[in-house]
Amino acid sequence: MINKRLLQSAADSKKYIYYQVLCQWISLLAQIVLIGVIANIFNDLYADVLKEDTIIISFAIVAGCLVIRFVMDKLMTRMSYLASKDIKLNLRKQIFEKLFLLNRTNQKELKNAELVQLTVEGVDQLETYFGRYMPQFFYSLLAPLTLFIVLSTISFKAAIVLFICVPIIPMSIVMVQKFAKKLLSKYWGMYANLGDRFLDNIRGLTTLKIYESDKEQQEKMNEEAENFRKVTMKVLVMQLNSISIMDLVAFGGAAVGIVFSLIAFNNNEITIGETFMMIMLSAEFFIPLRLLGSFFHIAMNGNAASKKIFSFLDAPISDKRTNNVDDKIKTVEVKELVYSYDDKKDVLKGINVEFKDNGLYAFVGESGCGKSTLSTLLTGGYDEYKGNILLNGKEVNTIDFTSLHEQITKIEDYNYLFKGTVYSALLDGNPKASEDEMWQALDIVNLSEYLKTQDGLHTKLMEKGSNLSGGQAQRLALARALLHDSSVYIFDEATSNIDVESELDIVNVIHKLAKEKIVIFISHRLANVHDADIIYVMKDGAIVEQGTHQQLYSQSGLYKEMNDVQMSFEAYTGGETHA
Ligand SMILES: Nc1ncnc2c1ncn2[C@@H]1O[C@H](COP(=O)(O)OP(=O)(O)OP(=O)(O)O)[C@@H](O)[C@H]1O
Repeated sequence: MINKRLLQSAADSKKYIYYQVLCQWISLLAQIVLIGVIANIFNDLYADVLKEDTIIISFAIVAGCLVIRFVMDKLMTRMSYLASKDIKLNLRKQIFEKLFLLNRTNQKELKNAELVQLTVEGVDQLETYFGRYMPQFFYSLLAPLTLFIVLSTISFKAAIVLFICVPIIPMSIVMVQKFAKKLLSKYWGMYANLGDRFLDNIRGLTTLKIYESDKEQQEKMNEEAENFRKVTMKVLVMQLNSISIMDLVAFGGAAVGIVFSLIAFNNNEITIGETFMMIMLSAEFFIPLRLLGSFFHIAMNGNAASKKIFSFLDAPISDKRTNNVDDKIKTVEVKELVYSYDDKKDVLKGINVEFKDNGLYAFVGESGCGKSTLSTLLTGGYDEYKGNILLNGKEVNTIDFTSLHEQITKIEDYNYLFKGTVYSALLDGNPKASEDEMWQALDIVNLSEYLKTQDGLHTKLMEKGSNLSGGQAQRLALARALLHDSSVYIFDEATSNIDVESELDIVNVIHKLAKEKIVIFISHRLANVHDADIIYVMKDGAIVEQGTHQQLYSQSGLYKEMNDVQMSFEAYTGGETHA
C-alpha cells in the first residue's frame, strides 16, 4: 500500500507528511477533549449538579478546542500542498533531464502522447498520493490506537469490539488492490494509446482530409474510445463497489460499538456522559480508514502512473558520454562509417570523409541514399555505429550532449520556433546576445528590414512561428543559429520548401559562414552547391564521387547526370522548382 520508491524520491516531502499527521492527531485530541467536556455536562445535568462555573469553563474549553481544530485544518491544507509540491516539480525536472539525455531523436521508450500524459496528468495524480493518501495512511493507524486507549478507560469491551472491526477495512482495500492493479494498468495503457492516436490524427488532419481517410480514422478512434469507456466504467464500478464495502464495514462497526455501549449503559456499567462519548467517538474509529479508502483509488492511479514514470527514468542511457569537446572543433574525421537502423540493412556502407578548419562541404545524392542519416550521426544522434566519427580526435558517441550542442548547430528544413517574440527566439540561440548582435544576425539573413516595419525585436511570434512566412521563419531560425556561434554548422535541406528569394539569402549566408566555420551542406538542389569546396556524391549509402563542381562535371559521372537533369528541369519550369 506504500510505494517505497516514490517515498524515497520525495525525501523532502516526508517531513510535511509527518507534520500533517501530527496536525490531524492534535485535531483528534481536541475533538476527544471537546466531546469529553460535553459528556461531562451531560453527567452533571443527569445528576442535576450542573454549576454556572462548569458551564463557563466548559464553554471556554470547547471554544479552545474549536480554534485548535480550525488552525490544524488550515495547517493540514498547507502541509498537504508542501508535501506534493516538490515531488511534482522534481519528477517533471527528472523526466525532462532524462529526455534530454536520451536524445529525443532516437528515444523509443515513450510515445509523445504518453509522455505528455505522464508529465502532466500522471505527475498531478501524485498530488493526492503525497498530499492526502500518505498522511491519511499513517493517521489511520494512529487514530484508532489513540481512540482505543481513550475508550478502553470507559468500556473495555466496547473499545475492543471497535478495535477488532478496524482491520476489516484495510483487508478489503488489499483485496481490491489485487484486482485494481491489473485493471488500472490496462486503463492507463488504453488511455495512452487513445491519446497517441488523437494527437497523431490532429497533426495529420489536413492529410486525412485531402485523402478522405478521416472517416476511417474516426471509426478507429471511436472504437478505441468505446473500449476506453468500457474500461473506465469497470474502474468506476470497482471503485464504487469497494467504497460500498468500506461503508458497510465502517458504519456497521460503529453501529456495533454503539450497541455495545448502550448495553453497558443499560447494565449501569457506564454513565450517560460516557455513553455519549462512546457513541460520538465510535464513528471516529472508522472515519480515518474510510477516508483512506477513498484516497486509495486516486492514489492507486498515481501509483500506476509513477511506475511508468520510473520505468522511463530507469531506461538505460549510454554511460559512454563522459568526454567534452573542450574547444572549437577543428577537425571532423569520419572513417569506415557503417550504420544500420535495423541491424539487417546497412544504410551507410563505409563512409570516409574529413573536414578541417573551415570550408563548405556539400553532400548530394538521390533521396534515401543516407545523407540525413550521416548528418544525424555527425551530431551524435545515434550511439551505435561501426567505424569512427572523430571530433578533434574524440569519438562522437563518447561526447557529452551539452558539449556537443555547444559546438555543432544543425539547421533543417523545419526548425521549431517557440511562442514568444523575435527577441526570445534569438535568446534561445545565445542567451548572452546583445540587441546589437541580434540586429547584426537579422541583417545577415535579410530579415531586419521586415522586422523594422513590425515591432522590431519585440515582434510577436506565434507557436512554430506560424505568423511568419515559411521563408521568414527559416531566416529567423538561421539568425538564431548564427547567434549560437558554434564551430560546425550542418544544413540539412535547410532551403527546401521556401521561396526563391529566401533560398538565395540563406545560400549566401552559408557561403559566408563557410569562410570561418566548418559547414556541411546537404541539398537536393545542385545549383546551391556549385561553389562548395568539396562536393560528395552519395549513392546507396556510399560516396561514389567527390571533388569540386568543375572536377565532377568533367568526370561525366553520376554528378553530371544529376546536374544535367536538374538544369533542364529548372529551365523547363523557369527555375521555380526546388528539387
Ligand atoms: N528512423 C529510421 N528508421 C529506419 N530506417 C530509416 C530511418 N530513417 C531513414 N531510414 C532509411 O535509411 C535510408 C537513408 O535515409 P536518409 O533519410 O538518411 O536518406 P536521405 O539521403 O537523407 O534522403 P532524403 O534526401 O530523401 O532526405 C533510407 O532507406 C530510409 O528508408
